[in-house]
Amino acid sequence: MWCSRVALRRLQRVAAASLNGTGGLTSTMQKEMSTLPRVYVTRQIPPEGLKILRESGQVQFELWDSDDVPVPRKELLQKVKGVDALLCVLTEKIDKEVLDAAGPNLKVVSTMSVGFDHLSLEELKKRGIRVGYTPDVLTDAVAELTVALLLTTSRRLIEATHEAKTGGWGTWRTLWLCGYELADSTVGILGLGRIGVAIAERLAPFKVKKFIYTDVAPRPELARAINAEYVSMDELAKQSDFLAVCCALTPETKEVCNKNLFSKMKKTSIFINTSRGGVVNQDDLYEALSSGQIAAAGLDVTVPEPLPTSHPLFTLKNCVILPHIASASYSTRGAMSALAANNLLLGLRREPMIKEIKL
Ligand SMILES: O=C(O)[C@H](O)CO
Repeated sequence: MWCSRVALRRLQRVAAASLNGTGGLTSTMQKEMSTLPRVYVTRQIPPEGLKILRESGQVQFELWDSDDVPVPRKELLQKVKGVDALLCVLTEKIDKEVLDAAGPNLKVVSTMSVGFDHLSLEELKKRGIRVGYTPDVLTDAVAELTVALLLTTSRRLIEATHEAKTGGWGTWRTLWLCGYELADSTVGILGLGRIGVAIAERLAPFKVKKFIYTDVAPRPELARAINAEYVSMDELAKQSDFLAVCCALTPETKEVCNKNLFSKMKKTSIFINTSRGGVVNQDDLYEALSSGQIAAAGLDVTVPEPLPTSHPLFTLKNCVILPHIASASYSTRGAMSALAANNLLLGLRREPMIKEIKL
């Protein structure tokens, strides 16, 4: 450990004192704090993580003190200079330019996200920088939101509330606002991981007939838990009544949901994406939705984010678009914040992180 226990306890007292607003740091204490490793936090993250950093007595940190506006690139490049660690969120591209600006002191990047397509892993690896991320703690929240989005889309809830509010609700009609139900359906999962399994577990009680999935290779252990069958991408497209995209965005999965996939799907099928917008070719999706090639889509993620309000997808009644909120529950965001902070501190101490990306 790089800091003695006595010093650590003293710094914890210092941090607690300043946290409580009691202030009164002696100049020696201030000097001690200024020798601690420097951390830049690119967003005002939930208090759980900030508290861990503050009370650790292990680091000094500066943060971009806003949750509403991401740190401007110029400011980021300036602030990272000479830092030992960086705690970021998914809106910051941590690439060669940022890493060069940070310089050789940077040892740890900790992202408060499960997705890491905003991190240039190759550049991080080249520099021997360790990378933490926040899987698992958000699985339940993301699965829950995926189910909510799926039902909202398949049962046309946004259209229905709009009709009720705006006078479109006439007499009870036999086929008005009919949608598609999960009972007796086939649900396909593109990219079977923890989140895909959690979605299937939640959908099973709706009497789904069959779960199928595709991935780079079969994942028998995960599949067994939900009794899912491994199929080819073509079969996934052809058989799925509901297709949920759960894969990470990589060069291999970029726009893998395109004309080719949509053209093989049933006209009655529902497409749901809560992973990354880059997995979908949005022009092809627009075409598939507007031509009736597929029934509807529910998207929590798009390219770009935010999706401009003038985007053609917003004109479609059969497309439900959410502003990337899958993990947005208070408890999950708090847990993500705490995990990101703990990963960072462990990384700086050269100890195994709780969740680390093996580069
Ligand atoms: O990658 C992630 O963590 C999600 O997309 C946002 O919570």
